[in-house]
Amino acid sequence: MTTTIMVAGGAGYIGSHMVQTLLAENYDVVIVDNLSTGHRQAVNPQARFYEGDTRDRQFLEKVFSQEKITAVIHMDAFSIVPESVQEPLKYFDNNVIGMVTLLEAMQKHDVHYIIFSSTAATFGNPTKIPVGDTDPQDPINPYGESKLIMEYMMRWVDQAYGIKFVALRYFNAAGALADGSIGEDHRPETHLIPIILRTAVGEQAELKIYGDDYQTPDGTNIRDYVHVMDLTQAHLLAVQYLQAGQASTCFNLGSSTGFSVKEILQAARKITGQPIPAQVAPRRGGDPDILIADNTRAKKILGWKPRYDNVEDIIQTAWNWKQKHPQGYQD
Ligand SMILES: NC(=O)c1ccc[n+]([C@@H]2O[C@H](COP(=O)([O-])OP(=O)(O)OC[C@H]3O[C@@H](n4cnc5c(N)ncnc54)[C@H](O)[C@@H]3O)[C@@H](O)[C@H]2O)c1
Ligand SMILES: O=c1ccn([C@@H]2O[C@H](COP(=O)(O)OP(=O)(O)O[C@H]3O[C@H](CO)[C@@H](O)[C@H](O)[C@H]3O)[C@@H](O)[C@H]2O)c(=O)[nH]1
Repeated sequence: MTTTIMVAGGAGYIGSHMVQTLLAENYDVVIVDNLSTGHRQAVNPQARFYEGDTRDRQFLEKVFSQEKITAVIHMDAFSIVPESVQEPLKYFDNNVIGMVTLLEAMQKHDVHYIIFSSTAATFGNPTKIPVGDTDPQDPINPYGESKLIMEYMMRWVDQAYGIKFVALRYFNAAGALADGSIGEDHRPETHLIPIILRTAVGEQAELKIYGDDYQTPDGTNIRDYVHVMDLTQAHLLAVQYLQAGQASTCFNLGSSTGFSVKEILQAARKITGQPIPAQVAPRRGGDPDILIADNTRAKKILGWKPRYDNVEDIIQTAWNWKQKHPQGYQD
């Protein structure tokens, strides 16, 4: 029997890669997306696409009535940290209310499993590095807070209605499908690697390095870059974990290796063969010095085996996408 999975946010960066992985594994896929930050061109034609908003009860009723969904992969959210600080209610409205209506629809239509895109931002300034799955969570921006609230909501909903969840807290998602056919296209783009590649092709005059006075060896922030296709594999394993009757839980997903902004820049210069001018600029605000995941539990319990363990390979896939789609999606 085929298993039908709903990918909410399936027209987005990580969502479009998720759909690709599910289809390659012969799952039947339903995409729900309002295209607020996603792209019509990123919608895989082999999936059934419902254009609409997860806060819209009537819309969700239609989708859940027409489709026999086994599990929901929840990736639909706003996720720009500085914007969340300026417009917190926009974030609580989209992220938290969207989760309320989705869980309501799941309860009504007897859907028992949800895999949720959570984030390292739920930890705020972590108390230790690497960050473990059960370390204290204390977000320092509304985006991270909205995601932590969503984790808590799923716990209570599991207790009340038995909807089982796996929350996957990604560290820095990066890279693209290796053939460069889909990739990262946020507007505005705030993420380091796509901005560096944009600078490599001359779309931007120079990279601004946001601060070189952090408590790290070269003074720039250290992050844990994890390949988007490795993230999608973890979701697949999480669906199987829940289908096997295991308990709800949360995992940190990263490569367990950290790279500074300057190290990423150096690696990108090597991959692209371009000089990529850079200038140190003031701190951006809200950036923790170091974020590195402890991925031991995800490896042990889910059996997750990240395939990309070299940051240059990750950047190479992002570069493949950039070269094939210099202007991103054309929609
Ligand atoms: N990119 C990262 O490094 C990163 C790290 C940690 C967590 N995450 C989380 O992963 C998820 C995906 O991130 P992304 O980088 O692919 O973002 P994205 O903006 O590319 O994708 C989000 C998708 O959700 C859709 N969407 C948003 N609100 C919606 C709504 N109310 N109804 C229907 N569709 C809606 C958007 O149109 C978009 O297609 C997000 O939940 C984000 O918080 C991302
Ligand atoms: O033009 C730029 C852009 C970024 N950076 C720095 O590069 C690092 C990485 O920044 P970015 O790519 O924006 O990622 P993060 O701010 O670390 O946040 C990402 O990773 C988090 C988890 O680690 C997730 O919660 C967020 O959703 C996701 O956007 C940070 O030190 C930034 O200060 C620069 O120096 N210049």
